[in-house]
Amino acid sequence: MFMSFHYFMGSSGDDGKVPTTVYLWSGLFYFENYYKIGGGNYMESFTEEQLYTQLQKLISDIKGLDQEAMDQIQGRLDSLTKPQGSLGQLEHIAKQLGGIQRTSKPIIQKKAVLTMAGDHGVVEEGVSAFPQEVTPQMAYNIMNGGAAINVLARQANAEVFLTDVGIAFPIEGQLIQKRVANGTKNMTKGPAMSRYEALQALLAGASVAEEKIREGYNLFATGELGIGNTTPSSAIVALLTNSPIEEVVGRGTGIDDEGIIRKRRAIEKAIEVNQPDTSDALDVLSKVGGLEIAAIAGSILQAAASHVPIVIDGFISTAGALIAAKLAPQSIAYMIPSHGSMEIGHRKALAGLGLDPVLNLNMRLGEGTGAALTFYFVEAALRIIEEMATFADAGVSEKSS
Ligand SMILES: O=C(O)c1ccc[n+]([C@@H]2O[C@H](COP(=O)([O-])O)[C@@H](O)[C@H]2O)c1
Ligand SMILES: Cc1cc2nc[nH]c2cc1C
Repeated sequence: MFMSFHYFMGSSGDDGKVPTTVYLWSGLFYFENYYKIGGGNYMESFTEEQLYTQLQKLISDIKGLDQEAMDQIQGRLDSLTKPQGSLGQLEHIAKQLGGIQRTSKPIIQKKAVLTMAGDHGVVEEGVSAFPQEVTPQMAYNIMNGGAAINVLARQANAEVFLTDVGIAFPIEGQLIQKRVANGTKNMTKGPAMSRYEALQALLAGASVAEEKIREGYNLFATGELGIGNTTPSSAIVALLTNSPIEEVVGRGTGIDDEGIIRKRRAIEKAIEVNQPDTSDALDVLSKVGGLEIAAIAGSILQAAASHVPIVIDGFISTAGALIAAKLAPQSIAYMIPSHGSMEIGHRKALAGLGLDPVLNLNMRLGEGTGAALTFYFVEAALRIIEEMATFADAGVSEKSS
């Protein structure tokens, strides 16, 4: 029988103590500590084959939405004091939530923004307007509550959980440690990461979502942070939506025209050097993707497998969603689109998922900002089915013809 004890040291808190949790997993006791910052990577205690089996299990756990619950909500929506369908996308979201939670009375308990951070070797090619050290600097800003995502999450009465999936060097503080590597490698020279690392990052994202679901969160926003990550995202979107590179490469943090040319060349070279197999999402992810993009895909798959809706943020998050959808097309039903990012490839990416953004605010920040704002509309959709009066209740005459 497979038996394993894992000790992985945690982000030691201010008191310097290492938290230890003990829980039952697959019928076995695991003694777990989070690994020491910059130390071992707990996913490495699994072989690539074992992680692949875990991923397949996660995918097979994702079921279709509950049609009966959706039909009941449609009936309720049509009985409410409004012309049928007049609340547009809010009606769609209300039904989707019922289908996901498998009830005609869906409820939101706690809301979490899962912000995944990682760095990118491809920054060597001059593809970003900002230097790589901005990733850890902004990670500290998020931990201190001063980033846009902190403000918008507070506005939405949601919490932000920052996870380090592979910032270029380890940092300390209030963040979830799931480091797989010190950033990806330069994808113009070979694969951004190994297939094994891609699997580790995917399942690290899934484990963050799983942990938060256990803590009672039942509405997620995806989010990310990583200087250079619009480059791998553009590569993923080009490959998975079969779009020309120039149509999906934008300015990211604000590169100039010459930077755009370098970015396109870097993506072309990465595709030429690595020859990703577009029928294999893991191949695309490992060769031209990113650790935080993998973690986003994993968090989406876990949310879907656990019947939890997940709001998809901007361009990078949607690249992660495309990977999730390629691995498990049934996961799309659990995704709620948020805003249309200014990054030019975002519309193509959303169209690849058949999703229409709820908001258009000319945003292009990431972190989970657009998704956190969309929580308002998700909760509004639920209030509609909970609180509106029916035609019968209010004594309002129904449509005459
Ligand atoms: O979410 C978006 O649509 C989005 C669009 C452009 C940039 N970003 C953010 O900017 C960073 C990536 O931009 P870049 O130019 O460094 O590739 C990364 O930290 C993202 O969170 C995010
Ligand atoms: C300042 C800054 C904040 C960010 N947040 C997400 N990506 C970012 C990129 C930059 C450059």
